[in-house]
Amino acid sequence: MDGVNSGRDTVHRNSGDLSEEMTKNLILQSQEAKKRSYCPYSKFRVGAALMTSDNSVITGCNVENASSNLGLCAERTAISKAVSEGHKSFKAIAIASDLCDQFISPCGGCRQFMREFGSDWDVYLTKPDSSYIRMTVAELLPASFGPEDLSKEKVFNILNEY
Ligand SMILES: O=c1ccn([C@H]2C[C@H](O)[C@@H](CO)O2)c(=O)[nH]1
Ligand SMILES: [Zn+2]
Repeated sequence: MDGVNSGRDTVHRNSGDLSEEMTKNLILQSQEAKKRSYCPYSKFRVGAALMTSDNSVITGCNVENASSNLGLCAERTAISKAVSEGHKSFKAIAIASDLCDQFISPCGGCRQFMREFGSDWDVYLTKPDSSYIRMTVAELLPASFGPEDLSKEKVFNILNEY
C-alpha cells in the first residue's frame, strides 16, 4: 500500500528507510519496552524503540513520578538515552501503547524533541496488534521551529535591521 495522504489515516506513505522485517522488529522492541513502563499514576504504558542511522536500536518507556510534572514520555526517554550514548542521527522511532482502537500518537513535547534531530525521519504509530501508520516528523510537526532557526547568521541579520 503506497497511498499518499497526509493524515493519520495513512497506512503506508512509501517504502521508507526500513525493510518490512526491520519495521516489524522495531515495533516488537517498542512493545517489549512498553512492558518496562513505570506508570503507577496513569497506568498508561508506553514503549518506544528508536533506530539510529547505524541501525542500533535504543528503547525507552515512560517513567512517571510522584511529582507528576516530572514524568518522562517513552519517546523522550529513548532519544535521551540515544544522545547520551553518542547517537544524533535517527532513521525511525516506533511507539507502542495498550490502546487497541487507535494508533498511539506522540505528544507535542515529544514531536519537538524529535524535530531537534531533523524533520525527515519516520515515526511509527502502532497498535498492540503491530499494525501501524508511518508519518515523518515533519508531518507530525509542520512549520516547525528547529536548531537551524537559531543560527548565528540569521540572528545577526535580524539584529542588523535595528
Ligand atoms: O506518546 C506518548 C503519550 C503518552 N505517554 C505517557 C506520558 C504519561 O506517562 C502517560 C499518560 O499520558 O503516557 C508517552 O510516554 N508517550
Ligand atoms: Zn511525549
